[in-house]
Amino acid sequence: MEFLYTYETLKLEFPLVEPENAGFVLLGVPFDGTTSYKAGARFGPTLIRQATLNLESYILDYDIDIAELPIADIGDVAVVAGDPRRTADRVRETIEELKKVNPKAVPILLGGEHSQTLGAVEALKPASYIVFDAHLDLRDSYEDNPYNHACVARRIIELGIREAMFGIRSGTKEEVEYAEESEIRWVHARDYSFDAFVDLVEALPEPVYLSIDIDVFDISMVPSTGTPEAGGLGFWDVVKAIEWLAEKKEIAGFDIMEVAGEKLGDPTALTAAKLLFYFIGAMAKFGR
Ligand SMILES: N=C(N)NCCCCNCCCN
Ligand SMILES: [Mn+2]
Ligand SMILES: [Mn+2]
Repeated sequence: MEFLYTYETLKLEFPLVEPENAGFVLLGVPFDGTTSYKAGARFGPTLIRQATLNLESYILDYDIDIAELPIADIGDVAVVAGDPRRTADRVRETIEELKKVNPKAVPILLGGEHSQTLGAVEALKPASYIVFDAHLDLRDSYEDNPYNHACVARRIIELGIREAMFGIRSGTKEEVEYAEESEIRWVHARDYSFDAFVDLVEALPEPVYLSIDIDVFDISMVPSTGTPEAGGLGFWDVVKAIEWLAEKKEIAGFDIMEVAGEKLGDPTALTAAKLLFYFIGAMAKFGR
């Protein structure tokens, strides 16, 4: 099937299916326009797909081969350079097109700046937004742009969607106060535990959208991201949370954002690719 705003790019190496028949649909968003520190998010989707070449599709601890699952890759969104809102509109329209032909598909965004998560959330209209991120992303505007990646969680709460955040270790006093006023609950990276995660998400309404800003991980695993922060979570912390959500909650959509870099083989993309495989595997192993 043809989408209005996407183009073909590097794909996963194993057999893929058409989006109409897929359980999981990959969509790259190579947008890089509002990051204030390190550039390179435009190469994120390509770097992640390339990094998957290094991985076995068989997941040892699940005894599942994700190459046997119905996965589609519809390529990358054609971005509007410098315009996060118009690019996110294209993300929204692409996911709306997909859901028309396949309402059951779980879209998986590979980014690209976190600003683009807004388009996916607008298309999927989840009841809750669960995010792993170093940053609160609750600014009303940043660098004169309300669609800057530092504002995405604020734009999402304004849609009336409940939020919970994990791995946080950066924000302003205003953002913390806004979170309090808006009943957004969050767990600092230094206090993170699986029990704290379950405690916050258990009562959240479904379906949920799960967003992973790659900068949530410890900086040693993800050096190439727009705004790196020391002191992050470990890989299995996030995998364990994904497994719990796959089993207990209806997941409307998933993304891995803020992957940047310029060199093939970057650890940031390798972390993202492994997480992508675990998400798909966990949905097959524990999902409903
Ligand atoms: N959500 C985000 N990624 N936010 C990034 C904010 C960058 C803050 N720089 C602060 C510089 C102060 N001199
Ligand atoms: Mn972040
Ligand atoms: Mn973020």
